[in-house]
Amino acid sequence: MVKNQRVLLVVNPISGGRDKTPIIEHIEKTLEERSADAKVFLTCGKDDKQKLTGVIEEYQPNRVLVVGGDGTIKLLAEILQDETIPIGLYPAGSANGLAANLDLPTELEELSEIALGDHFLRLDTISINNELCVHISDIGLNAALIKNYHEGNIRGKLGYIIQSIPTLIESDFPFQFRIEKEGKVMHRNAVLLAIANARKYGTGSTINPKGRYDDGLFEILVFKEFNIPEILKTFREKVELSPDFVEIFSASEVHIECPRNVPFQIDGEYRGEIKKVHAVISPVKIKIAVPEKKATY
Ligand SMILES: Nc1ncnc2c1ncn2[C@@H]1O[C@H](COP(=O)(O)OP(=O)(O)OP(=O)(O)O)[C@@H](O)[C@H]1O
Repeated sequence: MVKNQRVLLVVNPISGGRDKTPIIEHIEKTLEERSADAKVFLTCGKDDKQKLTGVIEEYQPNRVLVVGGDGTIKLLAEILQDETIPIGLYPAGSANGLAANLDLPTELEELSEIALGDHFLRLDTISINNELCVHISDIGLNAALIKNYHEGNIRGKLGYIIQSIPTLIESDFPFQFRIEKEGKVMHRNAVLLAIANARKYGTGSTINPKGRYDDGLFEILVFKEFNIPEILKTFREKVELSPDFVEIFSASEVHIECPRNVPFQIDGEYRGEIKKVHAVISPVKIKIAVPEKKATY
């Protein structure tokens, strides 16, 4: 439990299109009541890694609280690189994929109990084309949607909804994938191929029902068709997806190749069009404060 400690708040002011002032004020008040020292770092979207690394070295926090989306959590994983400093989450992004998987509450008091508490999960990370991924990366239709979302003006879930129809119309799917895993090669046509550390997308859609964060593996999900009834099934609590809709493989390393350029995203950040992806479980593990029922240590 955080008391008499140094706590760094890393706040993304633009994520999810929401004003973060009420969250920051709540956290500052909570920390004051616990005689803890608070420092706020606002990301600016440019050189954040370098600036935040400097702040962490100087301030030496005992805990870091993230007020933002998955991109901000990923930024911290890249900086911290290990389990020395636990991370508490205040989901405030547009989709909050990681938070959706950790069953975090929405009420601020309850979030603080968890974020400042003593129940933790050791989170695997995946190195994808030499960049860390904490949640889900994908190649294909969803990455095209993220590209259009970032080019549009509307943040938050509404922004994704508005972009979904033009993305479907414009996208040139299915895409062809060559997948090489443990020396075996498979060829698949798919609307999207995901590399998932998590079970759900931030929308709540469960795409990887057996996925675990801490098993040293990730899943490769090959979505073979744009099937609306199967997509709707992913929003149920207990999901059994047809193998004609999605094929799932666990792996610790995979090489993927596409004959033509395909849109690609990591943790909700669009990374352009690519022809090759190399994903491998990274040695970086991070320590996340979670509800007791989700904790592993
Ligand atoms: N002040 C800022 N102005 C513009 N962009 C910013 C700023 N701070 C951070 N960013 C950018 O925001 C992105 C990270 O966003 P984050 O994941 O926190 O929220 P989100 O995209 O709304 O949420 P989600 O990942 O849940 O969809 C990064 O691309 C980062 O460079």
